[in-house]
Amino acid sequence: MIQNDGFRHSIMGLTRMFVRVGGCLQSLSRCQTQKIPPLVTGRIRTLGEAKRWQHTAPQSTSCNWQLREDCFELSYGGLVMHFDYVWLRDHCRSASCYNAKTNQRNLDTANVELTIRPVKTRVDDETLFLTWPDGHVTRYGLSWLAQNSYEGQKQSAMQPRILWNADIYTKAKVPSASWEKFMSCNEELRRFLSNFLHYGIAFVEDVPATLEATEIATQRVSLIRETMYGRMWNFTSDFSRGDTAYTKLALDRHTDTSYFQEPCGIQVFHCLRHEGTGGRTLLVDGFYAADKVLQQMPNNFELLARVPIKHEYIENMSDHRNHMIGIGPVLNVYPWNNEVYMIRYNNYDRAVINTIPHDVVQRWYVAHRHLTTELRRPENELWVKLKPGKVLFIDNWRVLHGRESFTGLRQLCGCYLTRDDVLNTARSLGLQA
Ligand SMILES: C[N+](C)(C)CCCC[C@H](N)C(=O)O
Ligand SMILES: O=C(O)CCC(=O)C(=O)O
Ligand SMILES: [Fe+2]
Repeated sequence: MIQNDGFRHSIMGLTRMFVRVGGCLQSLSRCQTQKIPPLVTGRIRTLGEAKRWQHTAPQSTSCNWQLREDCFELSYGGLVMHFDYVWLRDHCRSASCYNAKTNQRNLDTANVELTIRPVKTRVDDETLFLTWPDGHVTRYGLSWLAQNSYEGQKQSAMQPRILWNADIYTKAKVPSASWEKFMSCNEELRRFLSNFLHYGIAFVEDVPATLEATEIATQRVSLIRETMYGRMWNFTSDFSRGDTAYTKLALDRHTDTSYFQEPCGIQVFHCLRHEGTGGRTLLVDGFYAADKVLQQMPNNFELLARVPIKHEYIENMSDHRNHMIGIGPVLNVYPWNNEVYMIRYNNYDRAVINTIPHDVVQRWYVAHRHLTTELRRPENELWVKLKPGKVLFIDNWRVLHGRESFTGLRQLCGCYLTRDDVLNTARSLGLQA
């Protein structure tokens, strides 16, 4: 069972949190925090043992705290938070416990008594002081605790996103980056990455129509992830590899490398040449579709998030022999807030389902059909014709791609990027990623 029903979804920049209240999904805007009843010192709570609440200033309701049997309870900034005592000892940021130069823990956690409790506790202004049995003193800024609390994480998205259908994306008029500025100006790169993080797709225009220039553009963002398809690839419909991508056939929406234990994070496409008809690229926001499933049938969402399935790539060509297997659910969600962070959806490469009993299989197919229905709604389809000069970056953990069948010579180059390095670049430019 999914433990909590909070699932974040953002449309048009407004982050909304869905919480289950009395069996129905209600949405709370992010800035409306929980109303906390004012607490006074010595108030006896009706549930459980009597608890003594303390606060920093007699009239203040901004910070209340109490030492509970099993945790330190802090009410601060509109949030009630609970901190385990071992956690509080383990995260001590004193010079002997934590190296602020390397941002690494010095403390040997294995030496901390699991039943440890502070012998003295005090809150001054914005700081919590804990004295441990051996005399060591730990201090925490209250806002640091709020930022790093489970309750705080539960309420905020790891990655703010704008979920889209064709209309939302088109109306947003997201600008493409321009090659020269993209290569020379960090602000342009930051804007490009911000768009990429919010929408899961982003374009760079006016790129020279060569594989080399495409490589240079991608290296502005990240390291290239080499796979059995090569580092940079340049392919046509010559069936040089044992995969439908190397034909002129239409390809339904899918994510790539679903058969990797860690599917490639980002895919880059640059169409260097097309002399013929068709061949448009299809893009669909998988998270938008997943959110619809969650809203309409939470049980379907849960099945897709809980049931692991396999994807497989078996290639038996004279020059290329590969056998890849990737195992994982269709929707990967963070368990503390139900935020989807990766969708694995490729009906071509989905392997035999043999890891779940038949009654679950039946329910899984219902859930999969539901997601497919959402993914196939025409209003969710964004169609673009890739042209020489226009490089497309796709978040392969979120946005599905496909293509229309085509005629004539069509040459597409590109590569995969390592996701960690894309996010690293984004963070270094001050973006939340
Ligand atoms: C992009 N490139 C042409 C190199 C590879 C295509 C991989 C196709 C595969 N069926 C998948 O979806 O992963
Ligand atoms: O030919 C295309 O536009 C894309 C084919 C594809 O799905 C892929 O290469 O991953
Ligand atoms: Fe693909």
